[in-house]
Amino acid sequence: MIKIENLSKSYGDKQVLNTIDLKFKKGKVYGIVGENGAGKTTLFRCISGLENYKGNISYDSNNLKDHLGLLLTEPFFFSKITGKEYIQLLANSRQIKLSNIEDKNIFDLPLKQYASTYSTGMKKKLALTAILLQKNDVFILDEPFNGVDIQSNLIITDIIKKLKELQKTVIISSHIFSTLADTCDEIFLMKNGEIVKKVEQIDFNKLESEMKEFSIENRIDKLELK
Ligand SMILES: Nc1ncnc2c1ncn2[C@@H]1O[C@H](COP(=O)(O)OP(=O)(O)OP(=O)(O)O)[C@@H](O)[C@H]1O
Repeated sequence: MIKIENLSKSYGDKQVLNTIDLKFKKGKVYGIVGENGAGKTTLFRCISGLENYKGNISYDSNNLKDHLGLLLTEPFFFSKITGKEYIQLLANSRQIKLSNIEDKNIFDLPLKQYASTYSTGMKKKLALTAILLQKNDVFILDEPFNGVDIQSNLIITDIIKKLKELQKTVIISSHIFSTLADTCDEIFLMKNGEIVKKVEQIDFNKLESEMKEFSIENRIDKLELK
């Protein structure tokens, strides 16, 4: 279990995460929703050890970094590394020997091409393939559906369901509520760096209508469109 206690994060004077307490269990899929700037990516970066923070994040008695697959919203690749080399590099970092990488290329990516020249969606699919082949126990997926074609979105949804079956821990952020509702056991609503709601599967519909009311009401009228 990943246990987050009293987590706070500031950039300069600006507090971005405010005393967050969360638990993520094995075999569960969690969704994080919230407006742009609510703090979702910062939360993920703190959990992944990419940022310093106040508070405590623990993963049983293990080092989370050795078991974590992190998919960033915009994965970064060095300029002269092919898709295949990238997958190999990540596998090597976990001492995993991969044979027939081409057979595992479920998104039909051009593996001989430099990854830095891939399209946005292709980059995301390459980064996802690489962390899946690392056989991680925990997956943090920051907007995995964004910028990815419809067929791949269906594949990613099925992958998440499979990871749950395999007793992995999966944490996803998304602005597409339906995909979260389809895969998550629990959804957390973030607002201004705080977790303001924890919603179980049975109440997902209520959360969606509450969010719609909150964010749409009267806003469009302000544009005085004619
Ligand atoms: N490196 C940084 N330096 C200063 N402020 C930052 C930095 N990174 C993020 N922020 C600020 O932290 C806040 C939370 O950003 P974050 O990217 O975590 O939000 P988010 O919920 O992931 O948003 P989105 O839905 O747009 O991806 C924002 O106000 C953002 O401007």
